[in-house]
Amino acid sequence: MAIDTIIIFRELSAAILIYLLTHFFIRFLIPFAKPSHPGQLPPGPRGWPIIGALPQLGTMPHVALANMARKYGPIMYLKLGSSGMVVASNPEAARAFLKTLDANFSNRPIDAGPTYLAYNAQDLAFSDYGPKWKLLRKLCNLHMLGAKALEDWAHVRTVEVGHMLQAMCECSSGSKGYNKPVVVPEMLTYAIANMIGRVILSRRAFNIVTSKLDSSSSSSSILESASEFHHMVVELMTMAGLFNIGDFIPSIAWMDLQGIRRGMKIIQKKFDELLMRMITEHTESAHERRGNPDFLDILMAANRENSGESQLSIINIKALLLDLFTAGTDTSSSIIEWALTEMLNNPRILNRAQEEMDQVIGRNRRLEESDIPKLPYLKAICKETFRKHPSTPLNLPRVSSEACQVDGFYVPKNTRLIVNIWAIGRDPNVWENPLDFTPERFLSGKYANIDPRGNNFELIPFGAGRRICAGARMGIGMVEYILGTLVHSFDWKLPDGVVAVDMEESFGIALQKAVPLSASVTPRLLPSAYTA
Ligand code: HEM
Repeated sequence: MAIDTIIIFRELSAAILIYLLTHFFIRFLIPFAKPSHPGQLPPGPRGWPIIGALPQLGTMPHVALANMARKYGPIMYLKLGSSGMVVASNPEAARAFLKTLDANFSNRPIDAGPTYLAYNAQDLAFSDYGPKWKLLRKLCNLHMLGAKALEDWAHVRTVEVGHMLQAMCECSSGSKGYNKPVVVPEMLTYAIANMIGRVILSRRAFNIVTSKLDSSSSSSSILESASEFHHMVVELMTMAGLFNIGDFIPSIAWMDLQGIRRGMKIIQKKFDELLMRMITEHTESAHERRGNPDFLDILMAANRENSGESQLSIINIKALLLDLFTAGTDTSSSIIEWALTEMLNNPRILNRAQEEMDQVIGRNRRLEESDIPKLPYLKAICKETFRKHPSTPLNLPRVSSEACQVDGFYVPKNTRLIVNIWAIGRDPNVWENPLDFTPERFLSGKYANIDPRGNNFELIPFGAGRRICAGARMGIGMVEYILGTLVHSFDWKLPDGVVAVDMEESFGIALQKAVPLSASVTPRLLPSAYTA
């Protein structure tokens, strides 16, 4: 009896030990092991102990995730550190999350990016779907981004495109004709940031000169260098897109292993100084706008005069301005840059676009916004660029508020959602020869009338659902107008000695060209067409 008891005790101890070891192993050493859920998680890579699949994302996560989707399917689940991430990689999967489950995925994860770059998510892009978000979005629609507001400030876009054309003509009139190439993204930032600045602040905020202050220029400008501002925006957008280890393994966030938090704080400080300067100068000149308030006047009134949920703090205002200046410039500018790059590598497309414009507009004046509906080939080039080079390749992340089911799979609460817009645009099951740049695919057939504004999930460069891009209308309008003007106004040529433009991408929240496009331009219209 005593011997039996000893044996049972020994076996019980061994069983408990094995149970504890197994439990420890599963719980702490293999985070990719799937805990028991009320349903099956979507398939995905196994990943590594502790860090999960983080190393598999590499430096080009949109490409790595597209490759993984080929193996695991259009809905994947990845364990990243202690967090879960679900990835949608084809139109049906995107529709399931951004339409059917839109309400459940209407918030964004609040990690280092929104914390350090967006004033603790006090902005429009990262605040929770709630009263403050609704107020910010309503004010933007009403005064800046909606159809009526866009109509009201059409003249600002015309004048700013004129300033950009003049600056480009100056580059082209070097003594040796083509010898002074234009750095395209800097010119684009100059034009777009000034358009946004004039609507918000009633004044031009950026100058084409590279020195910080240009004493020779008019006093009605804050005169940040457009080139310097462009580099600040690219830095912010790149950092905001990085997968920060500390976001996925919070216990080691303090170590800031990749230096991302430190970098974010430095760039945020630079932007904060610029925004404070804008707000201070704007407040000092308030008397000049009495009876004719601009967007910042309206925001400041919501700070002074409102209370409760309809009040905006100064932090909300700075965070919103930061959203508008960064999300507004970098995205549209990268689409235009990629479109010109594709055309420089495919002169047939450039020539066809110019022929269309010469027929509709002629060569005596430059393109006006009212010409655009008569330029189907230009519109097709824009859609083809949205497809092949979406400026926000992985959308902005969302997060599930509750556990849910999708396509028979279980998705837990607090799962991060990534929609791989880049992979959807290159899906061979949707697009014929997806790696070719063929605007003609949008001129006739199945996709002739496709709308890129979140209704057709084959083409969703602006995302979809209730968190769809707040500036989609303005983005499409600016891309069509500025790209059309550049193509119509100039002949384009690669700098001497360059045979083809390189197509390498650099990953961030916005997808940049790794090497900024530089090209030589020659005016092709009457000189009077290039005035501001
Ligand atoms: C070609 C140009 C643009 C592209 C491709 C683009 C793309 C996007 C995408 C993919 C999102 C995330 C949508 C989602 O979660 O489903 C977004 C959000 C946003 N975009 Fe844009 N964008 C562009 C232009 C602009 C412009 C011009 C502005 C404003 C001046 C702007 C302001 C915003 C804001 C504020 C959000 C956050 C919306 C929210 O969370 O409610 N964007 N954009």
